[in-house]
Amino acid sequence: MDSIICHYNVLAVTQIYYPYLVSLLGSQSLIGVDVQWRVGKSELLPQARSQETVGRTNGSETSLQSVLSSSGRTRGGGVDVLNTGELQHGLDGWRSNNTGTSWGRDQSDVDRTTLTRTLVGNRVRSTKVGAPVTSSDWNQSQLGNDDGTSDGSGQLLGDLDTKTNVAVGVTNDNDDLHSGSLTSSGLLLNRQNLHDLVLETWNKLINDLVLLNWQGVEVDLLHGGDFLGLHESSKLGDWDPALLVILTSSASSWASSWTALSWCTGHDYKCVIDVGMLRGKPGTSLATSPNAVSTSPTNSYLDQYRPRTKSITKSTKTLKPFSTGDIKILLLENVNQTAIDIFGAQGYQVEFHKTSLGEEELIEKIKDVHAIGIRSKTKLTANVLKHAKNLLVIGCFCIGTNQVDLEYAAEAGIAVFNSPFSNSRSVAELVICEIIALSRQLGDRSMELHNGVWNKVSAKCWEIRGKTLGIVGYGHIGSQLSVLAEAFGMNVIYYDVLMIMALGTAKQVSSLNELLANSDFVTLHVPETPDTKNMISSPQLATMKDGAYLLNNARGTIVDIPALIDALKVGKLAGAALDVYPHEPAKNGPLFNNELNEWTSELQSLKNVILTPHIGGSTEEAQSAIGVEVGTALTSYINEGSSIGAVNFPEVSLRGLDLDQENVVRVLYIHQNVPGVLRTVNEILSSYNIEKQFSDSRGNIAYLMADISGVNVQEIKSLYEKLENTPYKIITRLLY
Ligand SMILES: NC(=O)c1ccc[n+]([C@@H]2O[C@H](COP(=O)([O-])OP(=O)(O)OC[C@H]3O[C@@H](n4cnc5c(N)ncnc54)[C@H](O)[C@@H]3O)[C@@H](O)[C@H]2O)c1
Ligand SMILES: O=C(O)CC[C@@H](O)C(=O)O
Repeated sequence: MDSIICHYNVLAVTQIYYPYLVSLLGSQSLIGVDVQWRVGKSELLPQARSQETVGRTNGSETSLQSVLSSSGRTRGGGVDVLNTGELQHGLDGWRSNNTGTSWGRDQSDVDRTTLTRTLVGNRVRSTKVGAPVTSSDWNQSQLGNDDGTSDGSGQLLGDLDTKTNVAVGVTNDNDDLHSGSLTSSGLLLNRQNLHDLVLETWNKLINDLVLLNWQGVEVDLLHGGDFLGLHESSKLGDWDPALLVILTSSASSWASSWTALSWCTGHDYKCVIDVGMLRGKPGTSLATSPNAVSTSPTNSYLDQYRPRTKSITKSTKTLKPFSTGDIKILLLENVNQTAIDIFGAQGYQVEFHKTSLGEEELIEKIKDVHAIGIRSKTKLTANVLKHAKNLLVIGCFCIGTNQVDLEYAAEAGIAVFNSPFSNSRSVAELVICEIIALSRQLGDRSMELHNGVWNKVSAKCWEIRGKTLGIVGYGHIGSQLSVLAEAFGMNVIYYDVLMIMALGTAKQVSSLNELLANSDFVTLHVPETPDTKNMISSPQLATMKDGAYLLNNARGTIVDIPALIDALKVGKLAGAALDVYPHEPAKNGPLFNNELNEWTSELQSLKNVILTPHIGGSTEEAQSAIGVEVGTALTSYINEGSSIGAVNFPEVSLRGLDLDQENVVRVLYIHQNVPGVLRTVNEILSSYNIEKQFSDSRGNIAYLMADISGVNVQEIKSLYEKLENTPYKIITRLLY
């Protein structure tokens, strides 16, 4: 045996096994370990939480824990040696049965026929699974077991050593391992057994240790040192880790290991692992693999946006929630994979949808989630938000936040985060492109030629050099654009409600009209607010220079489009570029029509009008960066309570707890901003030492964060209840 592949819940398992892994590293060398991000239905093994249904004892649904410790089963010790069918059965119970976008916890039991179908569907081959162990418990759907003698674990481990391709599920069960001869290729072990297995056996056989994520990229979890001291089960609460291990005896058996993984995980896991990668550093790399897709400069650039696994957990204590339980995140509108990876690494349950959802479906889905991630299409109105019973935080994976009722969210104690500048450059580049395309009538020429018409003209086609660009809104995008435009030889003027320092030789003008009257190109980069609604309408269009161009990449409501159509029709303007519209489809498809906006076909019929489907920020670079930025902000709010960067909420943060800080609880208390609340809260906290505390308010709400020490784990519940029962409380969370 020279390698081991471990798939596990990164957070929980690394917390437990880090010391063991360290001991392995110290003495030996290589395990190929594949960290499976626990994401939606792609997760390998959802945690074996006590609520999860994995078997049925005497006809009643029960949990893995209950099955394992049930007095009704016939067993000799704490380990269940499973036949492979039964292990699959168990795993099936752990795994979601739903197709589509279901939660990992949506389990139900399977009957034997379904199980057989599932096994075949999952490409299980009898040669791989071996002969089933007969179990009298099968009819009751109980897990099989080993009736071995109680002579310690040596025999079993010895037997294991002689096997190849053994699947091992590890639970957080407390029973001891009692050995028997190994009769099956499937084992279910408890944590202590794994400890024994790793420390007593495998460290003699392992040559090196590499952790890989599901993309086969090495994850440097072991150098953080963050997990030391976090291995005691008492600190894990209801985080019951599960680990699946496949042992293999030679390089050639990697393929069968992989088949076994298919069998164990179901066919829809998303990791496709290059066997060479799993074999470790000296093996095949992507670059040398004959089937490798070459990595472009863009991909290497994107590397900087890979999830910062280490920085999230680095050097401070990882806290876990007392009151919120499993964190569920609903991600809509094709939020980038970088965010999914970040949430997966935290062990959150992620439900992912490529599109936005209509109000009814949204209301249904939002009911029990703790976080929701959206882009510009999903309308989180008060009517939707009032159905969210557990919602802590909203992530707008974009710049604009006008799609969220920010005030309602704040008053419900829901923090909202966005990505204030990750796509600014992408928008600015698109605007430069549109300026040139408009002044050269590029859209029309291209369309004509697509229809076979050769139309070589220069009339009314211009260079942009020397022309004046008027930027309305000199924020992140406007100022970036200013620099690019000057590099093209344009003169830049800008108008903003704030006095903003000019970049390059740009000049701020004192009114919108002054800007309109002096610009060849007018481009809008203001947010959607009551002030900016129809900011460009007939009077403003009339003020513009004859033959000028208008560009709107901000928000659809900022331009009065019927007025723009009129100005284009009469030749007042020479062209326009629109990326945003008052109403936009919730998903891709032939949906941009008069039903959506009544003037659509009229707009489509106009010459030199570039229409794009809200793609200003839609680049790989921008979306990856946004995924990392908002994903990290949400994680930090959920895990540590930090609201720095929230757009509707007091910004509060405390430094993390040291790894060795015992019995410390972080209190997160969102409340109405009225007199006397702090006195009440501090009275409750006064029996403990307040290590640090920070409170701030914004409008009607306030947020208190405090680290208190000397708290017994048993006291946390009553502390929580006391805080929950205070007047003016909005949300209480305790992390410990
Ligand atoms: N098309 C896209 O895909 C896309 C991508 C990103 C952003 N956007 C939109 O672009 C907008 C601007 O983005 P940003 O990052 O530059 O925002 P920003 O907040 O950095 O800048 C906006 C600027 O507008 C100014 N402003 C606000 N109200 C004004 C008014 N009435 N008159 C003049 N100036 C006013 C502000 O002072 C600020 O300087 C966003 O709000 C978003 O709606 C669109
Ligand atoms: O990606 C989106 O849907 C929105 C892009 C842009 O309008 C933004 O607000 O950042």
